[in-house]
Amino acid sequence: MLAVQKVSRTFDNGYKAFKPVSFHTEQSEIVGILGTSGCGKSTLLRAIAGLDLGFDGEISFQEQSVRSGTEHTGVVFQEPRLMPWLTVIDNVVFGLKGNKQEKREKGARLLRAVGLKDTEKLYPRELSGGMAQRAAIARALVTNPQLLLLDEPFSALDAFTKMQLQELLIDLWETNHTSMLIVTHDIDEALFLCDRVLIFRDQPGVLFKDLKIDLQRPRERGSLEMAEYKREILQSLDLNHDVHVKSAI
Ligand SMILES: Nc1ncnc2c1ncn2[C@@H]1O[C@H](COP(=O)(O)OP(=O)(O)OP(=O)(O)O)[C@@H](O)[C@H]1O
Repeated sequence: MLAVQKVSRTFDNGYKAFKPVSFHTEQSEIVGILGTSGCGKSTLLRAIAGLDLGFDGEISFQEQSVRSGTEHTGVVFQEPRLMPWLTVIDNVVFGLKGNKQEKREKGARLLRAVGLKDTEKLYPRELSGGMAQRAAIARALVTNPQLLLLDEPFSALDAFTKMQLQELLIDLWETNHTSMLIVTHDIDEALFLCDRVLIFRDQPGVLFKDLKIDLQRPRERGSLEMAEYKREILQSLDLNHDVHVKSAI
């Protein structure tokens, strides 16, 4: 479905965000891009979203290059990026073409799907951080994207809201099986959500490991199996050293 072939990104100042990377994702897969700060995760996601076309290599979705359009894609950023002068529903349907009534019905349906019933007429300033991010997810889904790209979507939220929104993503996925690519530096989040985790490390970044997460859903947070995967990821990131030091204190 998504094919990333020998993609790298060198900025105008000569800095290379990551070395050539190649991978494919399958239909309906939830794939995590996990790695330490600065290894190029967001830069790669922006390239896949078609927001930064200065990369080398080729990125295509269903054999269409991202250089010639990304109408199949929805994007959720770390901040909700809602327009403060528009109501919640107008934010959600902004950019959607078609008749006003149909747009409103679709917007209302999506708001219900993300748990924001009765918020249509509110303004973004009247929402909590978690509610605003739910609205941002609804907005990203309004065009029925086949691929949802999420760039650290929950990292600004408190731990409980974060877990609720992770569960929301899984609920949405169970309904429509939209493929997702999610950038995160939260290992627990990656293990809760993803079918596969692409582990990046170093600067410039390299794709160090492509790890299949073979766990049934619904997943139990903190299960022994998850702990095993976590250990493997920490080893890949070369962070186990810190864990040993901390547990020795
Ligand atoms: N426009 C730019 N010009 C030059 N360097 C840049 C530019 N954008 C990003 N970088 C650099 O590229 C590297 C990768 O940045 P990127 O934001 O993709 O990393 P990241 O893995 O998403 O990090 P974090 O998890 O901290 O968000 C960083 O060293 C960053 O400073």
